Amino acid sequence: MTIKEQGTITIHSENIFPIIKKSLYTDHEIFLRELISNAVDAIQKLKMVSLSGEFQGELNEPEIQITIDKEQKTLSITDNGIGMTADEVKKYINQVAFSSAEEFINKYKNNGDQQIIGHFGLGFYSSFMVASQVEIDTLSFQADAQAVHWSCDGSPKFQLDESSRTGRGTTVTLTLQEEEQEYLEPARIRQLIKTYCDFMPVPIKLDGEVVNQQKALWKQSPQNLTKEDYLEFYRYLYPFQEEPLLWVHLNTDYPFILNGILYFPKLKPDVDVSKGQIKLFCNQVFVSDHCEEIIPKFLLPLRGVIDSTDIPLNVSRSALTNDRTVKRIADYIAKKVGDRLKELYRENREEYIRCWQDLGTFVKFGSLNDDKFNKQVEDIIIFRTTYKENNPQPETASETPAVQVQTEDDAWQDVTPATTEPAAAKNGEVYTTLKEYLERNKERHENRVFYCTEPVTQATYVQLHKNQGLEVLFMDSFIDSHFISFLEQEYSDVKFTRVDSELDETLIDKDKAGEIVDPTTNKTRSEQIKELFEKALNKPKLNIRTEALKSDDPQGTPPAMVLLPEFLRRLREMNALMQQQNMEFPEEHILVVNTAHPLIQNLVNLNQGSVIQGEGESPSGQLVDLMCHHIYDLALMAQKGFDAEGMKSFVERSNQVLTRLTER
Ligand SMILES: Nc1ncnc2c1ncn2[C@@H]1O[C@H](COP(=O)(O)OP(=O)(O)OP(=O)(O)O)[C@@H](O)[C@H]1O
Repeated sequence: MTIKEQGTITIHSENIFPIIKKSLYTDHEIFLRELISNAVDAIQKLKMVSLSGEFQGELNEPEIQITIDKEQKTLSITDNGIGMTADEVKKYINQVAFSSAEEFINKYKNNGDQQIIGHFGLGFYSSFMVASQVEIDTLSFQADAQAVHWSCDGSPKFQLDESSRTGRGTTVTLTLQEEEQEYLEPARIRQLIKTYCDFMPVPIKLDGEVVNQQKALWKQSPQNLTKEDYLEFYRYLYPFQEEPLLWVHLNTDYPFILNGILYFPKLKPDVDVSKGQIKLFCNQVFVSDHCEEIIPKFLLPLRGVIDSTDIPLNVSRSALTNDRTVKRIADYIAKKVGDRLKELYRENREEYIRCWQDLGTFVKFGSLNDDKFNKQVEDIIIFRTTYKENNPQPETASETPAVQVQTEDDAWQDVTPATTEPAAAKNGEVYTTLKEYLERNKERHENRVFYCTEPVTQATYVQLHKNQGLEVLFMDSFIDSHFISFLEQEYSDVKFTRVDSELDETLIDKDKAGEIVDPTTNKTRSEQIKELFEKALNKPKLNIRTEALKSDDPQGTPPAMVLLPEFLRRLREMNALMQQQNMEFPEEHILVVNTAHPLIQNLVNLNQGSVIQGEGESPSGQLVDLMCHHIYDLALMAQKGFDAEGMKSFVERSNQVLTRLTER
């Protein structure tokens, strides 16, 4: 039989190739992925016919070769796969390939600007985006097959001849168009193979050298992989990055097929978390590294690979977001991530705490955004606590064993520990869950949480609580202010009080309050002190309160503190947020003067001494005034720090006070 045939491919649009080219004006490079995918398929098909016994010849080592001929301006892709007979070329190339080309055009000619993930599976005809002529030289595996040569210049006309080829398999040769000469550069081709075909399971050679690494770790069974395998793969995908904290291996084939490995990286403040870094594959072929539509938003900081043949890849990105399977896949991924975190919490608390510093924000963000995820992780959200920190707390605050009901068949419950004893990190920091905190403190302050948002500026207040055995939680990451509001909705009976917003009853020594010190006026010491400060500061909006703060050592408590009621602060914070400004510290705050502090007591004595003096303000009286200002400034400084003006007058006054004192 001799083959010599010229024909016209039956398609309905006369000249489809310019349209294809235009529709995909940014994605021309994907032709190589499509041709190499066909070559891999051809090799796998040969393996199948060999397994079924249909082919009994020598399989040879499977391989794909890419050859560049700069003089002829050709690029060819050769496989040693199944090959095609003349009839198959007519059927698969002239009919199948071209009818799908036509289908593509009908679908996209009017909306070429739609964003589509990776234009996947466009197939053989995508080669006409870059080639002015495409030739196929192929020999089928079938016994007595005759090699054939097919060529087409992009018009619907093709030519089919006999070929002198002797080796089984197929070579597709593209004569590149003038404006597509970049594909004659080995470096460019190497880069494309690395990007799209790195994990395809057949060696791909360029200039005799294998370019792709072939092994797709995510397709392997997790049981056969070691920690080092996962780390090595991470380093390969994201070179020069810090080691990941932990990872999740996804592996399911029902109700959809999904494989993948997701890593939790160390979150850096400068990383743009709205941009995904997860790579999307379809059957080991790279599709895109933007899969924001598939991954739940809060999981975007994760890295790694997902691979699924069930994600529709030739629909617009917006359609993808609404696809049912994609939604189910997103839910599945979120659930697996939650499971992994719980597993770590259960099995290695110390490691969990170490990771928490990086994962915490991400888990809280997930809880805020995804109800199901929140339910899953609510019992493993932890906060740093002052419990037992540095100095053990008094006996009264000792451990109250929690009564946690656990049912054996409920795997979700099993992360809750049997005691309320919080876990400690390597550096001695102690972490606890909210439930543990509430349970542990229910006798002292039921449904009440004391928290600190800035460990440095609020240190005095934290210390005061600690001294009295009140446990404080640190809610000091940037997401915590939202998270506290969220927790208040979730735990509607619980009141959250920032350490600097009010003084808990337990911090005040009520017995000392009513002591009368001036029999002539019948004034208590408290009243005297209040008047002293009111006169000296002369700030009508400032609410001055006098209290004796409880302490074994009054020097250990502050002489005065500034409080800003919780509701007032939040209102201000919200306003500031809406106007995108920093919160101005309101004038209507509270100044608590600690009547038990020796400094305040000395001040009263000094003031009494000054009264005896005659006309005008005595030097002692002036010093008392200065000291009141100074004490107030110190209290403000502990609460919010100073602006430039405040700092200037603080320093000036400090110098005045010191001068006065040294004069005496
Ligand atoms: N290198 C090859 N060796 C053997 N047959 C091939 C080769 N390339 C293409 N074919 C045949 O041509 C057909 C059409 O290829 P084309 O790439 O257009 O579509 P496809 O591979 O079937 O699907 P997809 O859209 O996923 O690429 C293939 O199904 C295959 O039968």
